[in-house]
Amino acid sequence: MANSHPLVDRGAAVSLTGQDLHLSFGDNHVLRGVDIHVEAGTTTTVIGPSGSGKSTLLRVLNRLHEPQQGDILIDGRSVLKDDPDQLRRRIGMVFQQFNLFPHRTVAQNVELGPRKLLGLGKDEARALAIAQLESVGLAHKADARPSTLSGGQQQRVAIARALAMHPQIMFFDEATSALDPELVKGVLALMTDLSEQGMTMIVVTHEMGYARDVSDHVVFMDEGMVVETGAPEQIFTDARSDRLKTFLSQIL
Ligand SMILES: Nc1ncnc2c1ncn2[C@@H]1O[C@H](COP(=O)(O)OP(=O)(O)OP(=O)(O)O)[C@@H](O)[C@H]1O
Repeated sequence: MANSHPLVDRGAAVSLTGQDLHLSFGDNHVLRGVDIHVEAGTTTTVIGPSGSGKSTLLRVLNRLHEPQQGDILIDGRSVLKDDPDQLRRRIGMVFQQFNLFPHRTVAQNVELGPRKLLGLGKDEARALAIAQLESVGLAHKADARPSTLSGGQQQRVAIARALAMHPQIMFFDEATSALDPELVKGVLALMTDLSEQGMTMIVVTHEMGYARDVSDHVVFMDEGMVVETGAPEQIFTDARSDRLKTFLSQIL
């Protein structure tokens, strides 16, 4: 993708660590002691069967759900005592559903966070939105309504919106799952650009090509636990556990 504006504009990259994370919904023990460590400026993909706890892990790591046990650290410092909003501002999230406001323009969707949460003035926020839209190749759609864009374009706007908050870390939760196959490529290319520009990222995905080719590290989850973790080559060509072998044989 030809970008005239960098995607990532931030200070030094940070690392993110989850230690022994537990979460139950009633008697459903969804996370059963998850450990994850993402080195600064690297991309970790999380793969695993449906219901294994992948989305819940992201939601615990940004404290949309408070972990019932364990710790979350950024650059080795626990953030559990901080205001959760402070943590959430450091983490940009992109979901399967783009969740753009339909009655606002594309640029207004991107401006909203910087205006409300970062206190930027109208002109400053507009300039930031245009620059960020340029970085995802969509500045020409600034004044369009989201509904006039393709799903892939809407997802790229959602990414621009997250990046406009200058996050230190990005989470992607099945960001391409709702897209028609021909639109997946553009969004994955953008995510690849972000990885290459040194964003710290966790990507929950069923796109095994992306996991294999782009990520630095792969985490395989099953039944709320990390069953196996390693470099993509190891996970995809030298799986150790039967559970990972079975999972891969079903999807590859
Ligand atoms: N808010 C919630 N309240 C109650 N149970 C929940 C909640 N969120 C998730 N769960 C349960 O937690 C378990 C794990 O769900 P989660 O969405 O994290 O799995 P997943 O691995 O992301 O699955 P998928 O690949 O299908 O998205 C499921 O049993 C789910 O029903």
